[in-house]
Amino acid sequence: DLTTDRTALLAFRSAVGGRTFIWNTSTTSPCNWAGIQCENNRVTVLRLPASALSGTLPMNTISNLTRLRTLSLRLNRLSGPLPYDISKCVELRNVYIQGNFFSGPVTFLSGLHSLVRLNLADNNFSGNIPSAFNNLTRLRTLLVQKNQFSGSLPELKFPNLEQFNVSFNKLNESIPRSLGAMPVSAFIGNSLCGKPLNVCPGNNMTEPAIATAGIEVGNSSNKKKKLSGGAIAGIAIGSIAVFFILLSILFVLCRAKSGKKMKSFDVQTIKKQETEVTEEKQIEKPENEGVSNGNSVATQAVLSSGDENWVENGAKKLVFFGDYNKTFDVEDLLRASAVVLGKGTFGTAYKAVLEIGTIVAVKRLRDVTISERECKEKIEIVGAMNHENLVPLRAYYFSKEEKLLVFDYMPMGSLSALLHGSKGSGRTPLNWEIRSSIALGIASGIEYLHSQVPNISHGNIKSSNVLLTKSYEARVSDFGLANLVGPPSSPTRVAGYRAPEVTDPRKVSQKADVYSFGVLLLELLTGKAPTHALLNEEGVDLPRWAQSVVREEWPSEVFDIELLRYQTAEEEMVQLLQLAIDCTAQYPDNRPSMTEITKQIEELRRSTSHDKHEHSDLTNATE
Ligand SMILES: Nc1ncnc2c1ncn2[C@@H]1O[C@H](COP(=O)(O)OP(=O)(O)OP(=O)(O)O)[C@@H](O)[C@H]1O
Repeated sequence: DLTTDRTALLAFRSAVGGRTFIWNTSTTSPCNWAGIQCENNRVTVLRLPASALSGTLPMNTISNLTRLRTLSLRLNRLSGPLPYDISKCVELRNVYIQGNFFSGPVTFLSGLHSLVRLNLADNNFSGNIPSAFNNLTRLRTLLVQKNQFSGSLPELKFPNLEQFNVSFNKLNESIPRSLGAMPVSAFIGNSLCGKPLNVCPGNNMTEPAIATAGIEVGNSSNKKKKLSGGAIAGIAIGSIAVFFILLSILFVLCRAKSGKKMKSFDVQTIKKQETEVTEEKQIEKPENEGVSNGNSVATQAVLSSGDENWVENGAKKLVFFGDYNKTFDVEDLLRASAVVLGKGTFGTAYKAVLEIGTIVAVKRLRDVTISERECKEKIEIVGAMNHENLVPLRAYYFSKEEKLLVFDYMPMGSLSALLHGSKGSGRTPLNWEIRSSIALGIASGIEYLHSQVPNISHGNIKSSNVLLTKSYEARVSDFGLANLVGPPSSPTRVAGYRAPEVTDPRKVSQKADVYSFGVLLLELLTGKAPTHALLNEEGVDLPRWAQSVVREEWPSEVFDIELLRYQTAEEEMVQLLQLAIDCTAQYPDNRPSMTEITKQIEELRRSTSHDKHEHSDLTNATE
């Protein structure tokens, strides 16, 4: 059983992924394929995605799999009629066979009452879209675009339908009322008419609409024809007037703003900025304490430490690392205007804008419990780290009263804010390509860390410690700081990322980092924030939830709704999900190393981009 036998599943995956899989028509049981061992023929998931399978399938094999729940043959080169024998697999919930050359009518669905997802897109299926689809009352996805289906669309009523697409077929006549609420894109490339496309001939004087890719343009130009000259002139004058009003408002605003800029130390502006940042951060870190007033880093320090000698302490020097451009000293830093970014386990982080224009992130460590020498040694180790996926520590300042760390400022903020920040505020959802490259970046950063000093670990891997550059490259932050300060007084968000064997947050291992990384992967895939019972927050224990869903059902149930549109990447997502589950194994020894993880992510990204190319080449060739 591939869903419970991990070894068999891994063997099967690597065989298929590595393209060494040979379809042997003489074998009748998939348990014999690629050396897989299984008992009682109880295969529930059969996935042969994006591999080099071609020709027709020996379908008697599949029809033997009467416990099959998922059949995925996407992006192969299979052809011929899809044998109706799968109608014996009455437990089938998911059928993904898009991107092949299957042809002939669809006659294999009648008994599949459990079907939830049906994706037949990008094939050569023909004939009518059967009204027998209506028996599939649990259907949530019906994708049959880019086939040769003809005739009229039957009245289809699916109470739970979420995704529907019949575009680019040879369908004609009117769209049934039950489908009128679907988007235009679901119907284009046919000769259909009626809502949401143009009105059908006979219903009014407009011409029958030929649904083409340019349907929306066609529609609007038709409508425009009906507008009188006066109306058009009115609209044009109105638009110009609105444009000029907006322009004037913009001009006034710009002038007002530049007026403020002249007084570079306008406290109100800083305060306002800070409030905005604070609000933003509070979404991410509700446990943040109230942040202090906007002001310079120095003033912040004096305010909170009550240290009258702060400026004298400033006589000490900033210690820079590597060949970083030493264009500022500690006085510049202390004079810089500062905005609180957030309060973390080790202290408060500020964004500091230096007078010379450089922007840096400054972390004020609090509760440093170790000796100065030891502390400096540890900071020196952090400063020596040099990897494109780590936030570089540029300098530090150490005095009895103040310990400051100066990092590069990461303009896009944290992954946590991007994934869970308020969705209505113009936040662009992270697409799949970015998410998988972030996953790879984080893995590479941690792998580098683990390779630098024997047994070194990060100890605090979580999405708020992954910062992003303008081009969304991931940079891991907060490494090497775990041993500088005392334990947090209250449970923090890190609890949801903590491996079960970790009882003292300061005693972590590389395998505990792997666990936290696994949770982070799950967060990227599901869009859900991990939480812990201790925090009494709403949320999910991500590893347990993901494992249970994968055991029970098909993993696509788990993915972030924002990822559902990337159907061609589902295979990659499933593989990453599997990796996340491996990383969050209960026993540390069962977790892969960061080196293995990085390799796997690189491979799965490479193989899918290769498959995409191969498949689009193939599609182009056949078109
Ligand atoms: N170099 C940086 N560039 C931009 N923003 C940063 C930088 N470093 C930290 N931040 C932001 O400042 C906030 C506080 O960061 P900090 O690392 O102090 O705490 P945390 O990551 O929230 O919690 P913890 O200390 O437990 O890791 C976070 O929201 C983070 O996104």
